[in-house]
Amino acid sequence: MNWLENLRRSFLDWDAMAEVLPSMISVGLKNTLILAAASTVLGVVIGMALAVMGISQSRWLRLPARIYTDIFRGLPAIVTILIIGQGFARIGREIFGPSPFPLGILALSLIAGAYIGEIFRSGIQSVERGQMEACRALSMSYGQGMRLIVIPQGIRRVLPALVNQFIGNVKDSSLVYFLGLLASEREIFRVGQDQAVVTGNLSPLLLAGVFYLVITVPLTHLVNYIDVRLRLGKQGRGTGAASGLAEVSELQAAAVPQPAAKSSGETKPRFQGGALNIRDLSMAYGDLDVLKGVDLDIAAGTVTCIIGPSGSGKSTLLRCMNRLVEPKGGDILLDGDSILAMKPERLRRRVGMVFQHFNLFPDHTALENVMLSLTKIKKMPRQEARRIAEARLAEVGLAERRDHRPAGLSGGQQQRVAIARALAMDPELILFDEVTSALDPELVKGVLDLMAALGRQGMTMAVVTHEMGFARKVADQVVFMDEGRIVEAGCPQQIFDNPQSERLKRFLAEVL
Ligand SMILES: Nc1ncnc2c1ncn2[C@@H]1O[C@H](COP(=O)(O)OP(=O)(O)OP(=O)(O)O)[C@@H](O)[C@H]1O
Repeated sequence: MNWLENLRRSFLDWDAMAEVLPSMISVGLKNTLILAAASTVLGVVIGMALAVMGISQSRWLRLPARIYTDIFRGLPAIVTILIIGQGFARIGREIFGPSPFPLGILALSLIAGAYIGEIFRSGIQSVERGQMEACRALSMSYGQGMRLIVIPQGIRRVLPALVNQFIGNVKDSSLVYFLGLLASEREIFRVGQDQAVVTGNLSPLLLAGVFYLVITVPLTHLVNYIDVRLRLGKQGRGTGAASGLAEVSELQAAAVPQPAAKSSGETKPRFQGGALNIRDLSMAYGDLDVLKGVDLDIAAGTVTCIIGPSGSGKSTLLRCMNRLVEPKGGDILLDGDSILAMKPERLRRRVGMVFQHFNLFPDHTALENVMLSLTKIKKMPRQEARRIAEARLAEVGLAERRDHRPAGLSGGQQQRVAIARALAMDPELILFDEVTSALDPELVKGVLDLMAALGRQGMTMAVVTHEMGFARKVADQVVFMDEGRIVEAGCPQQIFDNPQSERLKRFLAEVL
């Protein structure tokens, strides 16, 4: 049992540990935390700049970011620390005085920046494209969309990786001792090592190891907790409606005013819809001509359903109407004004859009989703924005669920929040892009009923849809597209009961 005793004396010399404990805390722990925290903060600043450069459109920004990352990620940490700490020692002395501590922080930050830049870049790029599209459709500029939605979402996703980086910095801070720190600047490892030399055993180093674990292990658990919390929010109030039937009753209880059918002319329409005139519109993705001379008139306060086979250009036509894509030729007039002559952000204040995949902002509650563009784009005071958002949510039957995040709502409920979000901006025209295609069948009815109610209230609507029943019942005009052209347009009876072209007949035979 001699070896066991040797082991104990080497690692478990309690006296040696007790002796070094005070300086381990007051000097080592303090300096390790300063080194790790300062280099993480500075690394985040560097990393943020690298990430923005790395996803920029400009090659001249991407290239230096790439070179920086390759160098500082590729070099062993100790090489960077020695090059910076010793290579720049003279300049360092002039700026910071005799201590190598600031240069140590700088070296750790440069290394951390390279990793953090990559973490941020992948985080930002992992945010779905639809999020930026939703921002633009709500008339945010690219910069606003990035700042308000995409970057915060990206950062939340990379939070665990950032904490890992901090843990890495805690460990790498032990390398700074190679720069010959002053006694008062020693970090955990150096304090342990110095004492190990004095006592002649490894117990102080074991204690140093324990200190590292005491910092890093709780952090890992903390970040997991934060991650779950950020993802799900403060829910705990149950999730979305259990069934489509529940959703229908939710809508029946909604505050949406239901005027008599438009044709009866008994009720004054609630919305002042705008008119749209499309003239000889063409659009191409690179060499692929997608729209080939489209002419279409959408009268104010009417519902136009656009139907046609997949790939015929329906969504692209819709996206031209709020310039999410730019036409190649032709023109679109909104109440007589060319939308191509307007600033896209101004146009999108007048034209709302609802997407197939909802594109709600996942880190915001239903209420915040609806409020965001009111406070940020229309610059309304929060109180007023809140009042409007609550009213719109009540109209779509979701007053009770305003504090839920999208993850806690059913697809149908999410889509109704998206409609409330579009309505809140008081648009003259709303574009609906296959908004029920991603929904379970029993949830479709609630959303379609809501759209029909909006149509009856005089909202101008352009609806790309595969729901032929809805088009027949609700549309004032149905447009059949094929291969980038409008093949037939007319009232629902004409299109569904008396199709003229072979292509429309074939299409109807397949879908009805
Ligand atoms: N971002 C894009 N880049 C390149 N090509 C695209 C892009 N978006 C669409 N296309 C192509 O443009 C054509 C028209 O697409 P669009 O989405 O407008 O059709 P659609 O009639 O709405 O079809 P679906 O009902 O399947 O959505 C298709 O051939 C499609 O592959």
